Amino acid sequence: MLPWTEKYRPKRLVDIVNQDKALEKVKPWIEQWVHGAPKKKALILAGPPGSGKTTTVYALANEYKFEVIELNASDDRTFGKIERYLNAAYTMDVFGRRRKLIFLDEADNIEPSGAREIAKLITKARNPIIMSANRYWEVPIEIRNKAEIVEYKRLTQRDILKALFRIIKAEGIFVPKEVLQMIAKRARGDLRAAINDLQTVVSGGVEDAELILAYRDVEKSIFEALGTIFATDNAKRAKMALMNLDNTPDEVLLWLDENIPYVYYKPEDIARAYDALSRADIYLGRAKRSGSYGLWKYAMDMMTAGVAVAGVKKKGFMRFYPPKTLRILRDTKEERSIRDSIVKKIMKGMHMSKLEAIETMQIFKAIFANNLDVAAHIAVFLELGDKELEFLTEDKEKAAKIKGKTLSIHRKLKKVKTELEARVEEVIGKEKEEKAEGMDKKSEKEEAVEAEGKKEEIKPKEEKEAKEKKKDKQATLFEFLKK
Ligand SMILES: Nc1ncnc2c1ncn2[C@@H]1O[C@H](COP(=O)(O)OP(=O)(O)OP(=O)(O)O)[C@@H](O)[C@H]1O
Repeated sequence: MLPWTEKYRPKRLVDIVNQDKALEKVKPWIEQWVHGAPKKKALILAGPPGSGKTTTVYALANEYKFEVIELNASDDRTFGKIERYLNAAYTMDVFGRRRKLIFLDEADNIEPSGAREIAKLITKARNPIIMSANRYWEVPIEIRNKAEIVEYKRLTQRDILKALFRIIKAEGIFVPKEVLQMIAKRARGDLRAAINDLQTVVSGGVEDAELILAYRDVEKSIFEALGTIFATDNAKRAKMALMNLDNTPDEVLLWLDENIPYVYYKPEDIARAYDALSRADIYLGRAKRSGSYGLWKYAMDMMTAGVAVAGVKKKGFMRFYPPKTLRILRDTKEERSIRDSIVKKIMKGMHMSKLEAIETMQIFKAIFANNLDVAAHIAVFLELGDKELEFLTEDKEKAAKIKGKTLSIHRKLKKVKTELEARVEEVIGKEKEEKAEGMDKKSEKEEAVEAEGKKEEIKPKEEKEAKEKKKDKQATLFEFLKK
């Protein structure tokens, strides 16, 4: 399966969304190259990721019949290559028609030491050089002075929605508008990210879109790292994949372990990849036991470079799966609905976000497999049904045992509840009685007062004094008794 970012990359400039101002600068510049050379021989396309810079270069080349030589600025060998291609530009290519267009990606990563040399090459250039950069102000000044800067704007959510609609229409599939909106919102102007999200959601099941996207949020960096490791045959690039990754080496190992069989297809390649992984595992174990975390480096090398060069990989779009311990995306439809209902119960009962609830559910799975008593209490608290118990235990017998325990908890709870209710009723009854008695006493007194003909209110102050006196009297009595 071809990645949709490639399949739907516009081939013509008119299909590039909402970058008209940029294109107004780019087109006359390339037209000048057709007849000679413009004053500034290089362009810097500057703007956020996934806004159409690379797409512009290829669409230009397609329309104006240039052959693109794409080079990465962060590669140390780039300078030599530019020089070679610029020299080669004096001649036409083998077909005698197409001229070369040099495309230098990540120009904001050019080493300052090489900047002056590249600036000199631009001055001598006999064919177009286009650079792209996310932060053009980080392109060395010597190069910026020789180039025209073309700004690309961040795409809006509407632009992204439009592009996503185009893709689902072309694929002939249905994706609810809310899901497309969710993807467009998350992308923050990056159409590449949006298209990749769309392809993942479609291949994972649109009904699970929210969950899949939540996973992608958390595991974004690990997905990227896997993408790099499994896409390259270059050991150095593979090693770089784990830089700035939050996951521990043990976690990365689990992810690789899960995904190797989806990436390699020849048995001997799979065996080689697992061999590299098991060596990494040995190093990790030693590092843990001996506390010498210097060994991590070897483990990382084995699991990145070792796995990356293990053999021939499948081509095209790769979908990665979470390791079994985290896996929830591959269940059947019925399991998915049970899982969702558990997640909802956890969210409601424990006031958690969806992601927290998913993680908690994984912890519950471990509890349900090992501690049936605690499991039963959780089951009662969350009001879990039979199917949900079976899902969490993955074992019918255990689920039945937990169910038995929940029944006895329910009986106890019922008993406590009945006792409590009886107690509450008793207290209420007593209160009522006392109130009624108080009323009776009061009316007797009133009658007596009336009878004596001196109906007079007892003032609170006098009442207090009377009480004090009574108290005094009692004290005297106790003292007397003590003696
Ligand atoms: N303005 C746009 N119009 C149509 N498609 C676009 C546009 N911007 C991005 N895309 C789509 O998104 C994907 C990535 O775009 P592109 O490679 O041009 O990004 P970029 O700006 O070069 O990003 P980066 O700075 O990360 O290299 C392409 O597949 C393309 O189909």
